[in-house]
Amino acid sequence: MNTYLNTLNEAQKQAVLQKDGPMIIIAGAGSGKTRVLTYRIAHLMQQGVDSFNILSLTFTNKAAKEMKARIGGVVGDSESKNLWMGTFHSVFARILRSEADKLGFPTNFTIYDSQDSVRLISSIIKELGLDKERYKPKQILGRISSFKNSLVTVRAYHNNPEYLKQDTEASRPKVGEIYKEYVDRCFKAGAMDFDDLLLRTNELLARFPDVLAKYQDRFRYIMVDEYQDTNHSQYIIVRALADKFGNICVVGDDSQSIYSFRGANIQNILNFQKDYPDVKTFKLEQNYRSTSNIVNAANSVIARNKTKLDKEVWTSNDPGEAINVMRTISDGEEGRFVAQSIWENQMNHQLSSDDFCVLYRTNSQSRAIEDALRKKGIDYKIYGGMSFYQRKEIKDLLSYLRILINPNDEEALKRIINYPARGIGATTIDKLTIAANHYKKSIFDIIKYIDKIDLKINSGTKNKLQNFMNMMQSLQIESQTKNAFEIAEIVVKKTLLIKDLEKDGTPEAVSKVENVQELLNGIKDFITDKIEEGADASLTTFLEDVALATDFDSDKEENKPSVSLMTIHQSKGLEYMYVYVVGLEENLFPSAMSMNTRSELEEERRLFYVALTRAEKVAYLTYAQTRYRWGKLVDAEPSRFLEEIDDQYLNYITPKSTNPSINNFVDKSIFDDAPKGIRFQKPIQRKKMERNLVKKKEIIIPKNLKKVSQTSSKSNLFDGNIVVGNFVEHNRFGKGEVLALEGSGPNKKAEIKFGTVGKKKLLLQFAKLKVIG
Ligand SMILES: Nc1ncnc2c1ncn2[C@@H]1O[C@H](COP(=O)(O)OP(=O)(O)OP(=O)(O)O)[C@@H](O)[C@H]1O
Ligand SMILES: [Mg+2]
Repeated sequence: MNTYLNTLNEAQKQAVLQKDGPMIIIAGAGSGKTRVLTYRIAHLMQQGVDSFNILSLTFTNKAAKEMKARIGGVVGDSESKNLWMGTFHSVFARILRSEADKLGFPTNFTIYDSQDSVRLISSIIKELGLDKERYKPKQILGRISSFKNSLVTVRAYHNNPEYLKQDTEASRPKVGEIYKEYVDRCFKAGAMDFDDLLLRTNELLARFPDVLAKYQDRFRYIMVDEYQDTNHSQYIIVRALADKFGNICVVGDDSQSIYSFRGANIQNILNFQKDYPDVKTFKLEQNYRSTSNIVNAANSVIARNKTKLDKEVWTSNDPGEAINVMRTISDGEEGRFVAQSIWENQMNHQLSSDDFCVLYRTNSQSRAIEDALRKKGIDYKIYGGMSFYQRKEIKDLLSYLRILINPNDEEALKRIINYPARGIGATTIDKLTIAANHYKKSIFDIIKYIDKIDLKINSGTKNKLQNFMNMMQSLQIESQTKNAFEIAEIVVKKTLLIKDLEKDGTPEAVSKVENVQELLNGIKDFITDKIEEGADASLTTFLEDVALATDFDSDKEENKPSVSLMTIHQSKGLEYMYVYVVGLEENLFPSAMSMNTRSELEEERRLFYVALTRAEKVAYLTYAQTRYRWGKLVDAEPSRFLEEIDDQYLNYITPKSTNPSINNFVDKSIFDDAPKGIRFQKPIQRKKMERNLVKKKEIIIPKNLKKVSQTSSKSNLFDGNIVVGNFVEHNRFGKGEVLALEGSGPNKKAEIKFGTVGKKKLLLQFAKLKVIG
């Protein structure tokens, strides 16, 4: 018997040994689905199946790479190299590269990314004389994308009056025309968008029986991981390819279907059983990944979903630690807790950063976590995305701020001179650049004196340049008297930086708006810190800080151990020893945008199931009592998912709140002077409120520090009677020794040597120090 077969349980072995015919493996998280798929491929090859005849479709290319490496371990790398493995998009792009000419495309066709597609759709909308407000390019692209993924071609659209009816009801009767024009233009340009890679593959296989036969013969064994998240277009491709030999093995978990917003269809699992009446069904029930507390907790939550297939998940693993639940006062504090806890767990258990992962519902939540990790010097990587300060919308806003400090900053200026669009084109920018070089001045100066130099720029464009200059100069004047946060807020408003995005309404635009809001929150946290330290809170120091943060990003070595940060959507199929799921608050997770129907809510619950089941040993669930969202400080309530977990599996680090809302003890009048629309609180007020909360409720101390707090509760001081030689504890910097004191009254400062960050001078009135010895 082959040794790898001995590492499988009986049910897994059966699935690996089942060689021919259609089969489906439906099983819960961590039960070895991916492992079975991997060994199944290795086993097929051991049985003499040629690696060229095997196709395996994975959810990410990274998963494919890992799988290939494992198979290589069994059959040898030279053999596994020939396997066709990858995502649907990458595999079928490869096929289209050699077949696209049959469809009238050049084989070196371009692949449009979503930005290219949006640009093309925008110009079509303009050419057709349609209203951009009604026909929002990204929304139209979304609609076209869903047509393509459901195989509704332009012809199918026009043949079925139902589509026109839908679009007319949505006040966008011209969608069909845009769709046709878009497809024609892509075709003329020799370009395919992402959805075309699937749609055109379908077209290829449907129209050319010889091509279909060729790939049917080639891919005699087909495997699909994460089958629950395939869309209709993918489903049809797989069905066509497997039609001749019927050797198709799909693997999935209906409880982990989380991509319906992109057209994934959970019904594909059910359809599979109808399409192949002789299908062999395998169930894997034993979870090998997680402790029994985690498995049972996850089961207790997903049991609440009505739509699901019947299956069990159990484990023989130890109960392990209970799942830790942590409440923090604010999102900033949540980030600091996570960083501190990761650091302590690493130290206490001798772990590598690779063993840790932080999961969040929305992209913008990474900011607070990243900032806290960076402050603690813990390396991290953002999985499947960019780190916060690298994101386009963040760089745009930062560019405006950079120019206010240094108008000669050419890169920053070029970035935003026509963003948001104000009709200053590339030719104009070129003319300005040439003039700037010629006169040895900055572009900014050239624009300032645009009336005095003849650059052959027409008066309309000149006007636009002057408007831009007027805006920048008035911002510059304001920046001299305002702090970093106030000026950033004004920039966002005056430049209309997020106005367009806000109107757009697509998930990507929503995420960008959230990111911009989050940068403002970050700036606020920054000045609060600086004021607490009695240090400079100017825009210049903030930008310096960010520059260092970005440097930290570029410093990262590829393979250095680091904490993984990602959205839950990205985390499918992965596993980590320690998992932190943050932001467990109503309207954030479950998301406010997904609570309108039962099916949306059930998808959010599946997402939570995915998040929790990534953890092998220890899981932390955290939530904040207040969080800035949509520009407002909101009182957050704990997520219903926390309530849904059976209490026996939980360990409340902070006591379970009986009344989660803090409405009752926060004086709301502090918001009264906030401007309408964006209601940001003044940083100091927010900090004061946090301090009040700390006093009134309980002091938040990580579990392993509890002992310290008990012995120190009598001498618990937030300001005042500190003397040189005292040992104190700071919320973020941890424990330290007081080296010196200076000043008096509100200006009294202490110089403290912290174990974590070294020496710091802190203003006592803000520092929230506790004397611990
Ligand atoms: N029979 C087994 N003996 C020991 N470990 C196993 C066994 N089967 C699976 N595992 C381990 O359990 C973990 C989960 O396996 P795998 O990732 O294949 O599960 P999965 O069902 O694909 O999970 P998910 O639903 O999250 O994608 C992996 O670390 C895997 O190596
Ligand atoms: Mg898997």
